[in-house]
Order: sequence, then structure tokens, then C-alpha cells
Amino acid sequence: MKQKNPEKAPETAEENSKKILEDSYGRRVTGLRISITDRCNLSCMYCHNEGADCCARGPVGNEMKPELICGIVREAAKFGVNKIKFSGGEPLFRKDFEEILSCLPPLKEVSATTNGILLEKRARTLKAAGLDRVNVSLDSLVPEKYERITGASPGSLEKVIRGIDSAVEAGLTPVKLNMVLLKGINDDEIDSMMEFVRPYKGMVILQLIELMDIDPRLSKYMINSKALEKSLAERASEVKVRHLHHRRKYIIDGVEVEFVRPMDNSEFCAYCSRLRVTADGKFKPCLLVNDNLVDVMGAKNSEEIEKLLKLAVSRRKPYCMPVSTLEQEEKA
Ligand SMILES: Nc1nc2c(ncn2[C@@H]2O[C@H](COP(=O)(O)OP(=O)(O)OP(=O)(O)O)[C@@H](O)[C@H]2O)c(=O)[nH]1
Ligand SMILES: C[S@@+](CC[C@H](N)C(=O)[O-])C[C@H]1O[C@@H](n2cnc3c(N)ncnc32)[C@H](O)[C@@H]1O
Ligand code: SF4
Ligand code: SF4
Repeated sequence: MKQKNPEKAPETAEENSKKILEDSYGRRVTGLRISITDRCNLSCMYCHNEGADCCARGPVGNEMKPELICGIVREAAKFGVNKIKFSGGEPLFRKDFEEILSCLPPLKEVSATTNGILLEKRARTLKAAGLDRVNVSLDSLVPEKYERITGASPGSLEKVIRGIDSAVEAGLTPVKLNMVLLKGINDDEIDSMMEFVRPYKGMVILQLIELMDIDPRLSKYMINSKALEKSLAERASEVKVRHLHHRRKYIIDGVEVEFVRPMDNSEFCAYCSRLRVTADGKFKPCLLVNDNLVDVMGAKNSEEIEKLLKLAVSRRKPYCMPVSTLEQEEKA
């Protein structure tokens, strides 16, 4: 059989292994989760701000420029990273978000997570610049509750719903609605949220999120995730398992409901395939760890970015591990 490129010798296993990013726990990195600003127009009662130490509400600060963001993505793409998630703060606060999207290399998927307040006017331009889909955070369909959870001003819920409709019209689909479950506040709204997404016929899907009680004052809002997962499973006609975090997707009466369950979940961390980048230009090996960041802001060229990227991957460690693995690590 004729070789496609007879000049090029087949690659050795060693050469091949250099082209992927894998940490010492065998977890391959295939995605980047890039925070492009710490600024936000809301003040949600539970916000982890992607693990940042602080949450800037004021001026621009030390945010990465589009050139650096795209340089990082280009380097990561050389090692098989093919999914990018933009987050914040509120990513639509960046007026140059379209510019950032325009300079990315070809990728399998580019998505963003937004609170949706500024989405209505930007959906079309974001799509045209290369954004494939969005997740929109929407914790309640009751205006007073929505305002209580997010600190938003009256009228904001309608803006978010108009933003969701614009995203659907622009083709930023499927739009995922992120609903953080808060006991005693919105945990009675799961069914009404399912009815809300139903008319969109798969163009909008529901993602339920277990609260991460990063602050002890939040613990009283934790729902019983085990019981919820059991009831979703009982109601589902089909259950799918995603590779990312091994998250379950339940198909209930034709509506897709994904459950994100990060707390005390070693399976979730075992299938963590994304490396994070902070708004001020640091690789962040884990959402919940802040003492192992790798500064990439001053990187002068692609070689430096590559070196720092590999250093960050080498620092990755599952936050939650099965007891048997922890015991082995202690003995070693
Ligand atoms: N602990 C932890 N939580 C995460 C991680 N990635 C996402 N989450 C949480 O998952 C929820 C949904 O995040 P999104 O930004 O919408 O993105 P996603 O659902 O992870 O990504 P897609 O499903 O691919 O759109 C949020 O509450 C995040 O904090 C992670 O690596 N670790
Ligand atoms: C930090 S926000 C950034 C993007 C954007 N501002 C938004 O709210 O969609 C990303 C996602 O994390 C979720 N989130 C924030 N704090 C959380 C927590 N303590 N537990 C679970 N999810 C949380 C939000 O609901 C949102 O869906
Ligand atoms: S909108 Fe997003 S970043 Fe802003 S406070 Fe809420 S969860 Fe945090
Ligand atoms: S190791 Fe676990 S907690 Fe840390 S980022 Fe990955 S999934 Fe999240």
C-alpha cells in the first residue's frame, strides 16, 4: 500500500506520548477552562469565582490580553486539547470577547458559561466570532427568588430569559441551563425548570448542580444529592454517562437532565480532564487548590508557554481520591 508521506518515519511511542498532556494519575487533559475576568455584574450568594482568592467587582485589573489567551490555546491544542470553556467572573463583561474568539485555532468545541444578563445583544456576534454554545446560569424562575440568590435588580430574570432565546436563535446550542440547588430556596423548582426547557425541544437542556459549600455558612443549603440522584434514576427512561467527571445525564419524559455532583466524589475528580487558567494569567491545576498555580502572564514565546503548561499538568492531583489510593500514597 502506498504511504501518504514516505519521507516521514512512523512516530515512536515516546514521540506520541509527548503530544498528549497526562498527569501522574493517568488523567489526560483535553480541555481548558479559561476565566477571562474576575469582574461580575451579580453577587450570587454561593459564588466560588472559579476558585479565585478574591472576586473583583471594580475596574479591569490585570486581565490576560487576547494574544496571550490565544497563544495558550494554540500551545495546548498541539497536545490534543480540543475543548475550551470560557468562564469568569462574567465573561460577557469582556468587550473584547469576540476578538478573543476570533484568534483561536480550530477546535472541537468552544463554549462559555454566563449569567445571561448581557447575552441578548451579544449572542449573534459571539456565534459569528466562533462560539459554539453557551451555558446560562438560572437558579430560579421566580423573580424574587432569582433576585435573592443572585443579588440582581428587578427585571433581570426577564433579561436572562431573553438572552436564552437569543442564544437559541443564534444557534449557540444546546444551551445548558445551570441550576445550583439550594435547600429551602429553589429545590422545589426542578420540575418547573424541566417544564420550562421542554418547549425548546432539546435546544435547551437542564443541568442541576450540587452546591459546593466553600463557606460553612452555605452548608445549611446543601441538598441530599444521593436521594435526588436516586429519584432521577427512577424517573429516567435512559441514563448516559459523560466522560467528563463521569457525570450522569438522565432522560426524563423526553427532557435531558445532567447532574453535576462534585462534592466528596472521587469518581468526579478521577475523570477531571480540564486544566484551568485564571483571569490574571495563571495555570490552575485544581479549582479547589490555590498554592500550586503556575504563572504564565510573562511568558515570552510559545516554548515558554509549553514548558509552563507541562509544569501545571505535572502538578495536577485529584482533589478527592478513593480511600485505597490515599492509603497507598501515604505508604509510598
Ligand atoms: N469541582 C469542580 N466543579 C466543576 C469543575 N468543572 C465544572 N464544575 C462545576 O460544574 C458546574 C457547571 O459548570 P459550567 O461552567 O457550566 O461548565 P460544565 O458543565 O463543567 O461544562 P459543559 O458541560 O461541557 O458545558 C459549575 O458549578 C462548576 O463550578 C471542576 O473541574 N471541578
Ligand atoms: C463561577 S460562574 C462564572 C460564569 C458566570 N458568571 C455564571 O454565573 O454563569 C460558573 C458556574 O459556577 C457555578 N457556581 C458558582 N459557585 C458555585 C458553588 N459554590 N457551587 C456550585 N456551583 C457554583 C455558577 O452557578 C455558574 O454556573
Ligand atoms: S454570576 Fe457567576 S461569577 Fe457572578 S457572582 Fe454569580 S456565579 Fe459568580
Ligand atoms: S480535581 Fe476535582 S475538584 Fe479539582 S478541578 Fe478536578 S474535578 Fe474539580
